[in-house]
Amino acid sequence: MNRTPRTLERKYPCCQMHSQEPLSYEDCEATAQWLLGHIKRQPEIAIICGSGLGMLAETLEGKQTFEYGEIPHFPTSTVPGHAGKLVFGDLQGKFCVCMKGRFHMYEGYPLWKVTFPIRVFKLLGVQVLIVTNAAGSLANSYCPGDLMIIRDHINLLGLSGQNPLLGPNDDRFGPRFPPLSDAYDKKLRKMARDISKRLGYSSFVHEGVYCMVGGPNFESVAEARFLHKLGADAVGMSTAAEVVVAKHCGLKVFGISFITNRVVKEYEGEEEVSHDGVLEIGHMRAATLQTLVTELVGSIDPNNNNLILEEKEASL
Ligand SMILES: O=P(O)(O)O[C@@H]1C[C@H](O)[C@@H](CO)O1
Ligand code: HPA
Repeated sequence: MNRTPRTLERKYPCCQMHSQEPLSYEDCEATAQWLLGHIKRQPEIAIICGSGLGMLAETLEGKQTFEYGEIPHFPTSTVPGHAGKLVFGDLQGKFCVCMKGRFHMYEGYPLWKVTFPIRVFKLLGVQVLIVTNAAGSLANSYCPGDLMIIRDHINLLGLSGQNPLLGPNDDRFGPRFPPLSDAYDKKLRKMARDISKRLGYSSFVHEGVYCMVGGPNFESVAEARFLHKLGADAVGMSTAAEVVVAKHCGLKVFGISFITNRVVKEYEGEEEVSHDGVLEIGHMRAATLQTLVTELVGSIDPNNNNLILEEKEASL
């Protein structure tokens, strides 16, 4: 049979799980160098577009798009709603890189592979990472279509020993024991709250705790009640692992969840969650998330330690 290993990997991403060692600093550098050889300048801000939220990448000006399959060492997306493209371009005058689709552990990828792009972004020169996701609400006051600025996360996988930083630590990326108590940047959260107020979004923009689970099944009622009692306001199958790696390598992080469904917490209810439902709500209300993220990017000065563009400071 005439199949290259790359084709096999693409067809069966789970083959990579046990057959490969984590990618090294040099592998990340090779990917970054390949990309730098194809793009016009270094990006300052990276944006990960969650399920059904990839349209944001289409709003970049002067776009340059790469299929994940053509980028050295990049995994490929296998989930509907995740196009599998890396898009570079200008948003509000900032040169950005958008992941139109991310990787999840339930696709069969080990967490070091799920988070590989984050380290590449760091080596490309990115300073700020914006992560978005689709999530189910546990908080009773959240409704489908609402947004949740992520104040903090519960990395359920990390707590149980599935961490992207497992294995030997390469100090060139970051320290062995990175602190996570300030994972989601305070200033960026305040900027997003102020922008929400200005846009008239306050009634549906919350701030809360995101819990990452492994998926791919949606939660049982007992699991949903357990996560809510733990202090989670929303639950999803991504993000926390990416944020761990981003903080490890010194990126500033802003995270926001798009609430696509209520997680079923009652045995008597008729509701059932589905990925199609998640995508449908994503398409219906994604414009609000796009507007908020776009305004936030416009207000960020990635090269100022304070992060806020001086001319915008007064209007916030
Ligand atoms: O990539 P995200 O976290 O937005 O995707 C969410 C979680 C699952 O992958 C999927 C469930 O519908 O959406
Ligand atoms: N649970 C887990 N992940 C999700 C959900 C959910 O209810 N909705 C979107 N992603």
